Amino acid sequence: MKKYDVIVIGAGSAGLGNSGVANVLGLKTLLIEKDGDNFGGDCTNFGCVPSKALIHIANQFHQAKSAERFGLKTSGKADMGRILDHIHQMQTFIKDTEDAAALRKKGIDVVIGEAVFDSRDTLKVNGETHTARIILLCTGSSPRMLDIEGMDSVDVYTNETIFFDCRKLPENLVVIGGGPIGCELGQAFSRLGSKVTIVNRGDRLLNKEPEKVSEILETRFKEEGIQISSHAEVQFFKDGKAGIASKEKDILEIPCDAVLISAGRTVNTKGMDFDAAGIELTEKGKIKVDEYLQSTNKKVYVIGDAAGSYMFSHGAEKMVRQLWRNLLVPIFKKKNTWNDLSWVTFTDPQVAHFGLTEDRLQERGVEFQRHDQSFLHDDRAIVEEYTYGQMSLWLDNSNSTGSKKILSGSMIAPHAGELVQELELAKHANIPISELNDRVYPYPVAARINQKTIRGILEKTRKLWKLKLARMVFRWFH
Ligand SMILES: Cc1cc2nc3c(=O)[nH]c(=O)nc-3n(C[C@H](O)[C@H](O)[C@H](O)COP(=O)(O)OP(=O)(O)OC[C@H]3O[C@@H](n4cnc5c(N)ncnc54)[C@H](O)[C@@H]3O)c2cc1C
Ligand SMILES: NC(=O)c1ccc[n+]([C@@H]2O[C@H](COP(=O)([O-])OP(=O)(O)OC[C@H]3O[C@@H](n4cnc5c(N)ncnc54)[C@H](O)[C@@H]3O)[C@@H](O)[C@H]2O)c1
Repeated sequence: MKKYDVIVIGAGSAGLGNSGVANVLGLKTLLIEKDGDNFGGDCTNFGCVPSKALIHIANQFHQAKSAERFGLKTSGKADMGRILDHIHQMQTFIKDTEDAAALRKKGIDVVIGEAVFDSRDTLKVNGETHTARIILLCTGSSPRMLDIEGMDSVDVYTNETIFFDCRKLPENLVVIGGGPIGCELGQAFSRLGSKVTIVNRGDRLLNKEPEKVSEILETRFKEEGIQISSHAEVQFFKDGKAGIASKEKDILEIPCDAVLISAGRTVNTKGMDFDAAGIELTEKGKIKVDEYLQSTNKKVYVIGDAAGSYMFSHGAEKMVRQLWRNLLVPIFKKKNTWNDLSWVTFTDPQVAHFGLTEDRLQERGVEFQRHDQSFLHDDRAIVEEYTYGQMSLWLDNSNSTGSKKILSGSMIAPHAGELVQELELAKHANIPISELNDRVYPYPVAARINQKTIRGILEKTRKLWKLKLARMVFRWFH
């Protein structure tokens, strides 16, 4: 039996992060990954990287078509074969630094094979047994599959297959699910030329965002020709059609030659013999994880998508930091909180959020003031045609106006993900909002909307006596 300080199972965002930290600390580390061709896990191979590359290409198509109103002529169809080859090339650049050979070079022991628990602290892989002081379960998640009548009559894709098998642009693509995957990929395929219908069981797209954001996104999508069926599910596929059942209407049949299933995720738990390790699951089939990321077996920690909460690459990164902070300073352990989490959905317009959502602030009894800012009179938004943009900030309710701190923020606008970064820094560093007001922003950077929002907040509460005093001072000296 081989003995290690740390065994990491899974070489996705969480596993690569954990094995990297353990290795830098000089700990004897084993990384086990079952898929030798796809180090980097979902993010590099089936998620963030290929989706963002596809979105980048689709946006170029959209921009070119938008310029037709100024005389440009475009023709031709998206060549999915060439698009996918290009995406794979981008992935290869990224994968070069994170494959088994590169990791072994850094001093990490890497085994390609499926890890199965043998006891509370031993694992078997390829017939060999390994043990460690701690085991880090970084085994990720998979698309939640649906079983719909007649599904074998259409091309069925998930995020695990669409970037490889979809070498011909679907004419009529049905996207099941109105979450981040459905919205990002649905819009990308629509911009490439597919007729896209998003069928969403929920009442609105991106239901974790404020309602106004979903409303703006839906309007933009519809303007681009994307159909949206809310409160709806696909009941069957038959004769090149999808039958959609919704609350409002009888079964609606629409043309469909391909379907993308993006209806949520399932935590990977199968085939690992958790019983042998004493790792318990919840009723919903997730791994039981406490606020210190420990499973019911105290030697086994769960990081990344496998922990079953927010599923983001940077969410995994955040958990890695918290885990190692607690492992190295075990007397004052920190609980896993999501106060600092942010996310961006890379639709056009982008949807960005940072800090706790309004619901969560309320649940925790945090008193706040909310400020909404429209982009209607923002010069940059006017010239670049995104006056539909919207920003909301949640501020603490205790400090006086200029000293208020940002608790959370939400924005929908092109590049919203980049624009909110300075606000997020202000939140993170506890910087009072007056500091943002004091800055001089080059005209007309898009980030001036941040200052405009802060200025609006300050102006709302400007005291009349201060203006009166200023007037008196002016008249006294001049
Ligand atoms: C289409 C799509 C787009 C996304 N876009 C973004 C984005 O823009 N930004 C963002 O932050 N997040 C995005 N995400 C989410 C992000 O990809 C995931 O949150 C992240 O990849 C999770 O990393 P992980 O390490 O927890 O799991 P994974 O990346 O799934 O890694 C788990 C690894 O464990 C291995 N494994 C599983 N079981 C075993 C076993 N028994 N033995 C050995 N190995 C095993 C798997 O083969 C896999 O390599 C996206 C996801 C999808 C699907
Ligand atoms: N930019 C990003 O950061 C990014 C991008 C893509 C994915 N992700 C991550 O991946 C996770 C998974 O994304 P997702 O979009 O698959 O899941 P999701 O859980 O966020 O959304 C699933 C959607 O599918 C709908 N749905 C469920 N079952 C359905 C059914 N039978 N018929 C019709 N609709 C149904 C739900 O109402 C929901 O709107 C996200 O939560 C996110 O954490 C992040």
